[in-house]
Amino acid sequence: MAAPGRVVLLACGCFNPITNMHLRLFELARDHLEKTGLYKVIEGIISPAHDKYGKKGLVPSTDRIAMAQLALSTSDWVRVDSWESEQKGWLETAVVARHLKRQVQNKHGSVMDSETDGPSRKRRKTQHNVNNIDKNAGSSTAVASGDVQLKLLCGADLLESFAVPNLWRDEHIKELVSDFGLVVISRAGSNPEKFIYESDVLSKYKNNIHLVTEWIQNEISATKIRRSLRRKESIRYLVPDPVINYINEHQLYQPETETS
Ligand SMILES: Nc1ncnc2c1ncn2[C@@H]1O[C@H](COP(=O)(O)OP(=O)(O)OP(=O)(O)O)[C@@H](O)[C@H]1O
Ligand SMILES: O=C(O)c1ccc[n+]([C@@H]2O[C@H](COP(=O)([O-])O)[C@@H](O)[C@H]2O)c1
Repeated sequence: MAAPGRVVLLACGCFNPITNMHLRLFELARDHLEKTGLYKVIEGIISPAHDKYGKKGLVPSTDRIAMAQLALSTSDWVRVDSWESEQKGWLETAVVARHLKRQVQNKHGSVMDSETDGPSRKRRKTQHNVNNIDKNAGSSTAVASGDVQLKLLCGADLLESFAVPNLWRDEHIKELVSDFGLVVISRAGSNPEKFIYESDVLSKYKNNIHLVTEWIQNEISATKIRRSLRRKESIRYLVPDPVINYINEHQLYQPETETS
């Protein structure tokens, strides 16, 4: 049996603020992929959206990144990446994913360690090899052990936002599902199986979409956390303690900063 293919999970979102559920997405996805025996998850990346994404009530990315870093201080495999938020303007998710895919391939490399080369003659794969991996990504079968894949990790609501008119480019949806692959966590009120069935492009590449059911259902959302904060209600155990301390110290999500 082939060695498991190495996977890096990328979650894009506002993280306004990061919640315990955001952290849990990574654990659920890693368990699910590794139980198939086909994948080894080697890293998780949280990429907070640019300030110019312009969603109502979005606090500065410097704060959202600081909170995510505090939340991840005890994780030995998930990290925050600030590249997206440091660009001149908001970037589409496919563009962010392309950048981070190059970054992880440079970082983790595609190190060959063939029997003929012997362990002392490890060499990095060429860009030619890396491009071939991208072309083959539509298949759900594990790739060679040296290859690193980047998969987009999201909740079912993000998947369903693909159907919002004029929100996502069709070519980006195809690229994300065919060249990258999705790991989708179920969310109350969503029906990802039906959504995939009703989409031609998602059905075509359904082998590259991993659906993960969160059996321990909860409805934690950043929207509800902000609402509780505006109302001076406790958010303890929904958000990591160091993040709560940061919010209090920096007086984020106060009643006057958001009204709905
Ligand atoms: N409770 C949840 N269950 C499943 N996925 C979730 C949950 N909360 C967040 N996510 C996912 O986390 C990712 C980042 O989400 P985002 O920062 O937009 O959080 P959110 O809680 O949905 O935010 P908001 O309420 O501000 O819209 C998205 O893919 C989203 O679907
Ligand atoms: O790439 C796109 O076209 C695109 C369109 C809409 C949303 N996104 C991304 O989806 C993520 C979640 O957005 P939202 O509005 O559900 O919080 C966030 O990272 C956005 O940058 C991306």
